[in-house]
Amino acid sequence: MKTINLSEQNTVLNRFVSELRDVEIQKDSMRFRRNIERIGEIMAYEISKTLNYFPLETVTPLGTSVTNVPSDPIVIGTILRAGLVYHHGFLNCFDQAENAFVSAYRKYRENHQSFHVHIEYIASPRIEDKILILTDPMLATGGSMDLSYQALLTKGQPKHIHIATIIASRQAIDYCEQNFPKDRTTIWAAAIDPELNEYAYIIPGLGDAGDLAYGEKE
Ligand SMILES: O=P(O)(O)OC[C@H]1O[C@H](OP(=O)(O)OP(=O)(O)O)[C@H](O)[C@@H]1O
Ligand SMILES: O=c1cc[nH]c(=O)[nH]1
Ligand SMILES: [Mg+2]
Repeated sequence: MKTINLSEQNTVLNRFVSELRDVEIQKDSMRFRRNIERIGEIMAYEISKTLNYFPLETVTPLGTSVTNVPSDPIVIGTILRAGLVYHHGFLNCFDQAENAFVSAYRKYRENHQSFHVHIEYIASPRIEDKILILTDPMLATGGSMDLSYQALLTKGQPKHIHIATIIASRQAIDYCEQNFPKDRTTIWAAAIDPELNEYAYIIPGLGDAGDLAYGEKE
């Protein structure tokens, strides 16, 4: 399995990630959402370099042109709710992709220290033999990603799985490397942070991505 940490390269992506983390800039939720979306666009472009291509002949007003274009069928699978704008970033790039949505959220127990992840909703096309891009901006324990993937397996076996995230914890990367098919999974992270706190939030991370994008929930 390959894990690609895009923060190891000096690109403008790093500025978008630092804006997402910045407690002052976060107050502008429209900018927060747009930064997530544009990281999705950039990551989709990076993933596009790994796809299969075929030569497409195009008729122009003055002749014909042959261009290599992606041939793989793609399904973008997103975990609600923080994944919503991230999904759109991917869809801006892979505009012909099919789309899958899974709702997964943490339900905290009384002590607010432990939680379990609830999956309540899944809407997905068949994913058999397709490229499945699983998008969620935060990968903390890896539990939501794993449970969402298991739910999507009811729709077939994908040819390749790309786990796309913005901030991952080292622990979640290790977890996904253990629990996803080693021969056909690639993990893409815009940054990998060292630890989780006692509430399983990523440190330093950025806080609660869903709340920052869409507001607090009851
Ligand atoms: O790797 P994990 O430990 O499972 O944590 C990561 C999950 O937590 C966040 O969602 P959250 O449960 O906060 O739901 P929300 O998007 O509705 O805010 C995030 O978007 C991931 O789905
Ligand atoms: O750090 C974290 C962990 C889970 N969900 C988030 O939004 N942030
Ligand atoms: Mg949240």
